Amino acid sequence: MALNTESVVADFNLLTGLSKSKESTKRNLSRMKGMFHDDLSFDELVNSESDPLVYEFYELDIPQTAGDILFGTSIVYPGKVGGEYFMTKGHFHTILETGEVYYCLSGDGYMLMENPEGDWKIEKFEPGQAVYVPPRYAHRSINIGEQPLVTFFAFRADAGHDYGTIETKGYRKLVIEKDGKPEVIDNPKWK
Ligand SMILES: O=P(O)(O)OC[C@H]1O[C@](O)(CO)[C@@H](O)[C@@H]1O
Ligand SMILES: [Fe+2]
Repeated sequence: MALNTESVVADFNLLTGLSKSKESTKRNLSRMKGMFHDDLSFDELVNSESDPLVYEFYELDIPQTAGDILFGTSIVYPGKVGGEYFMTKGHFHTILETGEVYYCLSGDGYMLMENPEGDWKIEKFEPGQAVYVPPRYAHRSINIGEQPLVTFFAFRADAGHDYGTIETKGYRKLVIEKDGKPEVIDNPKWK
């Protein structure tokens, strides 16, 4: 197989995570129907606040072949839906045996992980902290702060994304604000 020979350069602002030269993929709240536990608050926010931007990320133009590495930044904005913090959809990789590394550039949050066997883990994101997501674990970034949560990620380029499992089953756990602090609770909607 012919290997990729193209080098890639990208600029990512340390505070905002944004690039001046690349186009991001944006996920507004309406793209996350059913993912937050409180459907009523979800509908209200989508309709009343003109569908806020929950997160955006960069998918660079790197071949998705074995031996290549996909990398970019992911930016989760501050906000809540019925007490549940703004977060990414979360996904397994199609090649389930894929690890991924995230390095927090700015903001305050968590990486929530779970595997098909039902084990789950949560790790703190704060600037300078790297989190390793082990193979077989779905992963979701959660912003518990007042500023954007900015992380840099890298994983094998041929891993693919499996969104269907999370979209149909949900996550076992969710993170909500209680008495001004984040708390991990069982997801009442988990199937
Ligand atoms: O795939 P989600 O959960 O929508 O979140 C997107 C993030 O995950 C990644 O796929 C990396 O795992 C990035 O492309 C992006 O930062
Ligand atoms: Fe991933």
